[in-house]
Amino acid sequence: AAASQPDSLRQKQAAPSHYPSVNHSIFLPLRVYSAAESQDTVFADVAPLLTSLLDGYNVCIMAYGQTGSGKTYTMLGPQSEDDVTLSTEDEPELGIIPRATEEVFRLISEKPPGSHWIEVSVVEVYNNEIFDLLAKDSCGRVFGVKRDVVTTKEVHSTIKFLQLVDKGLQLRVQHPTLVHAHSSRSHLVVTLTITTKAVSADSFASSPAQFESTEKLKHIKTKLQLVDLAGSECVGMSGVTGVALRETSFINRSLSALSDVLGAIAEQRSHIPYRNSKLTHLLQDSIGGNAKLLVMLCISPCQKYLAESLQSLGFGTRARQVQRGQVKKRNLPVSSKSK
Ligand SMILES: Nc1ncnc2c1ncn2[C@@H]1O[C@H](COP(=O)(O)OP(=O)(O)OP(=O)(O)O)[C@@H](O)[C@H]1O
Repeated sequence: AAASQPDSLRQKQAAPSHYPSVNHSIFLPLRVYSAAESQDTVFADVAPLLTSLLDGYNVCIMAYGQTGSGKTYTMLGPQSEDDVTLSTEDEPELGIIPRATEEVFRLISEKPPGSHWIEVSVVEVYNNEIFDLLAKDSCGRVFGVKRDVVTTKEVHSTIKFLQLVDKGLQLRVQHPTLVHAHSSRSHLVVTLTITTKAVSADSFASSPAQFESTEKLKHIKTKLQLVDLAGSECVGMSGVTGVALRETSFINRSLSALSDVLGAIAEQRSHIPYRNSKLTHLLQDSIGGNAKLLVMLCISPCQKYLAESLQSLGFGTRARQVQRGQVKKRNLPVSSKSK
């Protein structure tokens, strides 16, 4: 219905230099992008956040908005029903997910060789169930793993990453319960886990032989979660029935659970209801605790979608109210080269 809205607005919930760490954001300035602004411009503002990953923070970047407002375009790039392939040939149009991965590889290339590695998982949350898109074959069959056990694959290049995500996206589109050709009926969550390895300082006083036996390796894992949320919908407006109505109900419930979690963190409640939905449970590490969250709100400028736009802005307002004392960063191990 609301597909193809070239005039839609993308609103980022923070200024580039002051990302709203879940733990210490207070009314940070907004940045508003028109649809005419390039993916380059958007990503230039997003990129500085990624350095936090190597500083020991978990990071989450999510796109929120009504159906057809540009979430998938913002996170992945242009997609058509027939071709979901992410190609580096479409580089100017590529969205945040491929660009962020490339940037993480670039940051890691500046570190001592072998000191960092990246594993990827690609899942969709559909009707409050987690579908592991890397654990299925090309026909979409599951290889006997439980849905809650997520496959992770080590990747060494952006190209390999894009191949994996493409594979996942094709399964997402072919999922038999996805009834809307142009609409994502599931939340897509791409997780990059970055492991940092370093050798403790006392190892270097030893001879090589002792080094073998006394070497104390410390591994620290940080997570980047990149999320293309399913579209928030007012049922009356979309007029869905049957299976689609059930999907919409699950989508709206999980988005509302996400909003509740942000509200609970904002109010510094002792209990944060992460377990109320699979989506919030999956994102727990990157929206709470030592985490920095960036929300891209995708908003239609059409008057007829005013209710949806206000609803999205309400979500953004809640995300901006999140604050929780001082953010704690993990102490990363000191690398051998810096000693
Ligand atoms: N900034 C933009 N520039 C050019 N085209 C855009 C832009 N934003 C969105 N579009 C186009 O608008 C259409 C709808 O966008 P998209 O599929 O990203 O919406 P969505 O919010 O992910 O929808 P859904 O929730 O239904 O999956 C697509 O054809 C997309 O390529």
